[in-house]
Amino acid sequence: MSRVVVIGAGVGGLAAAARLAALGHEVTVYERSDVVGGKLGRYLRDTPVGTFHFDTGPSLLTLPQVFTELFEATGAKLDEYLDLVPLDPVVRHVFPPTEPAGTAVVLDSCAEPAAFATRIADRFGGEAAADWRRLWHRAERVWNASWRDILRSPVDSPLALAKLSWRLPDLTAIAPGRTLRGLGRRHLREPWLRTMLDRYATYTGADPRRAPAALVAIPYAELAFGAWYPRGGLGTLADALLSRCLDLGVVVVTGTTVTGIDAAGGRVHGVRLAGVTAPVPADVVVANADALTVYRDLLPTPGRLTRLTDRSLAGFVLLLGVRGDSGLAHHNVFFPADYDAEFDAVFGDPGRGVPARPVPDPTVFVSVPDDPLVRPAGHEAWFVLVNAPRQARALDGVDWRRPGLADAYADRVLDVLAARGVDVRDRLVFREVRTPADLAGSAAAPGGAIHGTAGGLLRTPNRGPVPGLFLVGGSTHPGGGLPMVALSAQIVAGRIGPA
Ligand SMILES: Cc1cc2nc3c(=O)[nH]c(=O)nc-3n(C[C@H](O)[C@H](O)[C@H](O)COP(=O)(O)OP(=O)(O)OC[C@H]3O[C@@H](n4cnc5c(N)ncnc54)[C@H](O)[C@@H]3O)c2cc1C
Repeated sequence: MSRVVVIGAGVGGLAAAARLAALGHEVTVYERSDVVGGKLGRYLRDTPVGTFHFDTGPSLLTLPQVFTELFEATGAKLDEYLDLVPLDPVVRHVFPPTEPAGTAVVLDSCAEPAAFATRIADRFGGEAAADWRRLWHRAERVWNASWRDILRSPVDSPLALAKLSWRLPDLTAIAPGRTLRGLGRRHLREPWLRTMLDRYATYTGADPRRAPAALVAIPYAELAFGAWYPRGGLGTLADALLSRCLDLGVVVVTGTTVTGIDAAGGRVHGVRLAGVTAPVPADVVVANADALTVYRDLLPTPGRLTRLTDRSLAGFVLLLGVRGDSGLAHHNVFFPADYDAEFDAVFGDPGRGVPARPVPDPTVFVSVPDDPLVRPAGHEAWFVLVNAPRQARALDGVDWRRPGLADAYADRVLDVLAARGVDVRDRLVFREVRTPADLAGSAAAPGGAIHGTAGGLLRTPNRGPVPGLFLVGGSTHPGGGLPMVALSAQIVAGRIGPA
């Protein structure tokens, strides 16, 4: 039996801890916050009309089979812990009218490929649907190759990536060197379908003009396997993982920060904790902290940092208690007329001296769970998210702590929503604002970046730079988002093996 220390109780840390305990290891998790879950956070607000419950991070659960397998690998059944409800529509896309006096164009995606193609045909015509079907077949090939060779396997170096058993048709579909934007331009004639495809780059925190075409696997995964909502909110997944860990004998210590990893003599010996003199011995350390934190602060290994500079975008969040019934879908995306302006603002162009800035006319994502467990009768609990620059004082970010900025931008987002036909300003019971600076504090996410590094094919390896050290979580291979993070835990547990 090895003594394993896990640094951080995000989804990746808890999933790795549960798997390793099931493999017979003695596992202790140290979490700096007082609660587990990391970015999968929750917020409760008591009001005279009742209690509102919010997820402050994820609102869309995809690839539930990854979690089914995770629970099975630890000797349990997922449905004993989570009550998953499939969603239709998966996402309601609302595009602005093409003429000033026109009406918005609405397209509901769903997890039935034929039905979705019919919806596209009804909205944009038969040619657009045929284009989508062709892209879909290509996306399926990319997904199959990624699932077979990348998402569940260690990919530690460019050489490992090059050695994958990709066949020529896989490579043709993956189109190395092409961007997601380029793929959309090539396959889709309908401008709004291109915009819809572009948005999937943001699932990895990236700009579609720079993100690899292989990300076309993301809409495939979302629409082939569906989007799911756990009754009671996404936060119940953190509860489920914690219960599983505790049932398996994992010791979970909250409110305790790891300040360093002991790696004298070229292998891991343990960790150091804030306020504790004696180091904690360990044979294996699994770091769920952001890879940047691990390499820069916990080891530190400055030579490795250059690969970690391509940072993911961040999010500006409003949690709204709303009176009445808005008639919105569970997930709604209200697009602006100029999507590129959003990425120009979020990332800026620091090399040319152009700073990142809050997006003046952002895409607005609104999640309104139709779930009596999360809202008082006659009310709704809205989660509103817009893409935002990271917290930074340099040109590549915004200092969200600047007095008045967060409130002024929250007003702006509500005005934008009103201009797009959803005016909620006179129905608010309250509003709570969460900036990238807040996420940086609550989940120790550098700059409040949602996924650590932005999504290329080669991310930070799960194997650390010293023997005995492994990395899990959204900033590592295979990437960000709940199922990918759970897969990183599967890869790490596979590498460590049974006790
Ligand atoms: C606004 C927002 C919306 C999102 N939407 C979705 C979505 O719809 N669907 C989806 O699948 N994903 C979504 N995501 C992404 C998803 O939340 C993340 O990919 C996932 O939760 C990250 O898990 P992780 O394992 O990387 O750990 P994290 O959540 O990053 O947790 C890391 C943990 O480590 C702890 N820690 C860090 N340093 C130390 C230390 N030195 N000592 C002790 N503990 C430490 C932190 O406190 C934290 O709890 C969203 C994220 C955000 C923020």
